[in-house]
Amino acid sequence: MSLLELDRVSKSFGGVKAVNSCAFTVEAGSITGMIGPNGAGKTTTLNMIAGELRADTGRILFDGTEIQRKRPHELARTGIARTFQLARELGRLTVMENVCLAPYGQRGESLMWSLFGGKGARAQERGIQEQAREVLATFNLYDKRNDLAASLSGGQKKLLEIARAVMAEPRLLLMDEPTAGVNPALRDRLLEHIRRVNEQGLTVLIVEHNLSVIEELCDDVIVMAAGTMLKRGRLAELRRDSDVMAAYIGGDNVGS
Ligand SMILES: Nc1ncnc2c1ncn2[C@@H]1O[C@H](COP(=O)(O)OP(=O)(O)OP(=O)(O)O)[C@@H](O)[C@H]1O
Repeated sequence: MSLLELDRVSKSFGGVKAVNSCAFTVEAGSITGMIGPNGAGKTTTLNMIAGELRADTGRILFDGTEIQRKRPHELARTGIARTFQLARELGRLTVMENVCLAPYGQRGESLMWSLFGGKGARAQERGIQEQAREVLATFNLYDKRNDLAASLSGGQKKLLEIARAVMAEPRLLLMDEPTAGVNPALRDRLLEHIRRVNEQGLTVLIVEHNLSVIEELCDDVIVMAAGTMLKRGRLAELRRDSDVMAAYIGGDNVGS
C-alpha cells in the first residue's frame, strides 16, 4: 500500500522547470531512497511534499488525501515530518529545550499559551517533557540534555534533528542528506536509529548523495533526473542501468 503518491507534480522557478510532471509512490513501512545528479529536482520535490513549496500543477496524496495545498504545520499534524538542520538560534537552547519546543512548532500550538495558559497547558507541558526524556534516551542524547545544542558534534546534531522530528509522532519522515558532515563512527549509529524508527512503523523518504548510505538503508530507490523519476528499483540494479549511468554523466558518479 502506498502512503504517499505524487501524481504528475511540476514546479518551475522562473524559466527553470525544477520538477517536471514527476510521479511516484512511497510504500507504507519502507525506507525509500531518492538519488540523482545535482539539479535533478530532489530537494524541490521534498520541499513540495513537506509543504514548504507549493506545486504549480499535479497532486500529492498522503494516505489517499490530497495535501498539495497544505502548509507545513498542517502537514505536521497530518503526520509528515521533516528533519531540519539545526537553526543557529536553536543552538543557544539546551538539547532538552530543543526537543520540547519541537511539538509546539510542529503542531502549530502557541508556546506562550502553553507556558502561561493554566492547568491543562501545564499538564500538557509535563507530558511533553516526559516524552522528550524518552525520545532523548532512545537517541542516546539523554546525558546531553542540559548541554547547549550548539556544543554537540555534527553527528549528534543530526540525531537531535531526528529526535525533534520524531516528537510529533509522524507517519512519514522526510530526510535531506541525513549523514552529511557526520563522522563514520556516528554515521553507523545514525543509520541504526533510522532503521529502528522505521521498524517501529515510520515510513522514511531519504534524499542522499552518499550511495553507500542508500545501499545500507533502502531496498527501493527512486532515481530523479531532469525533474522527474527516471527509474526505480534496487541500487545494485540501478548501478548497471545504462539510462541511470547516462543521467549521471556530468553530474555525480553513481559508481562511488
Ligand atoms: N529557489 C529556487 N530558485 C530558482 N531555481 C531553483 C530554486 N530551487 C531550485 N532551483 C533550480 O531547480 C533545479 C532543481 O534543484 P533541486 O535543488 O531541487 O535539485 P537537487 O536534485 O536537490 O540538487 P542537489 O543534489 O544539487 O541538491 C536546479 O536547476 C536548481 O538550480
